Amino acid sequence: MLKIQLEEATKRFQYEWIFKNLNLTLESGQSLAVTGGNGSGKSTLLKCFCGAIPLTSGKINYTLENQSVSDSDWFSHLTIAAPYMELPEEYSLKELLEFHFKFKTCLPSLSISEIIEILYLESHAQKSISQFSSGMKQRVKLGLALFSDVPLIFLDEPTSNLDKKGIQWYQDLMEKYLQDRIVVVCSNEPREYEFCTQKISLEDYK
Ligand SMILES: Nc1ncnc2c1ncn2[C@@H]1O[C@H](COP(=O)(O)OP(=O)(O)OP(=O)(O)O)[C@@H](O)[C@H]1O
Repeated sequence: MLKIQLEEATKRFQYEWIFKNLNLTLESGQSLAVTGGNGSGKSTLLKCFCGAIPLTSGKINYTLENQSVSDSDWFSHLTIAAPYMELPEEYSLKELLEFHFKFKTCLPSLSISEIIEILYLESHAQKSISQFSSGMKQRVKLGLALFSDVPLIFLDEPTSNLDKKGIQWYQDLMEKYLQDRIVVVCSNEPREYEFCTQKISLEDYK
């Protein structure tokens, strides 16, 4: 069981308050939608959540099976799919998946070839990522995040670059693979976060 607690979490860049005094608790099986207009701080909160940048004040506590997890270890328990994260373009899809799953354990029920099939990329397994369309890259990012056996998943604008069929694919995937994990979705599109059990708007924390 994973638990995340934000206590009076506050972030400021120079003179700009991004969010102030944010308190919330998330436990395994729960999911959070973070909404807010462009530039309201969704991606910033996500980066704080995963320890990539520090809070200005307040605290984020991670506990796994009632044991506190240190900031430097958060990374091994989470995955992120976000538009600003690059994929290694020189790898083929198969090489990328093999590389990724050397660092993160794959969900026990899945093999690399099954993942390629779920991504609808069977005929592109040997093609280099640099030759993938933006929608294909987005499916790969979501696959890397969802099919890793981690208790915490962060998704920033998860259906960006996906067409109608891709959006339906994302929604089906979330239904099937969320399992007992915590998922945080930064988005302004209800279709991306309809399944979430909690929702906050960053405009309420200025
Ligand atoms: N490293 C940084 N230094 C200074 N300001 C920053 C930095 N990163 C982000 N900001 C500012 O923080 C604010 C929030 O940006 P952020 O990217 O978190 O918003 P967002 O809600 O994710 O936006 P969008 O919906 O457009 O993706 C913006 O005003 C941005 O310019």
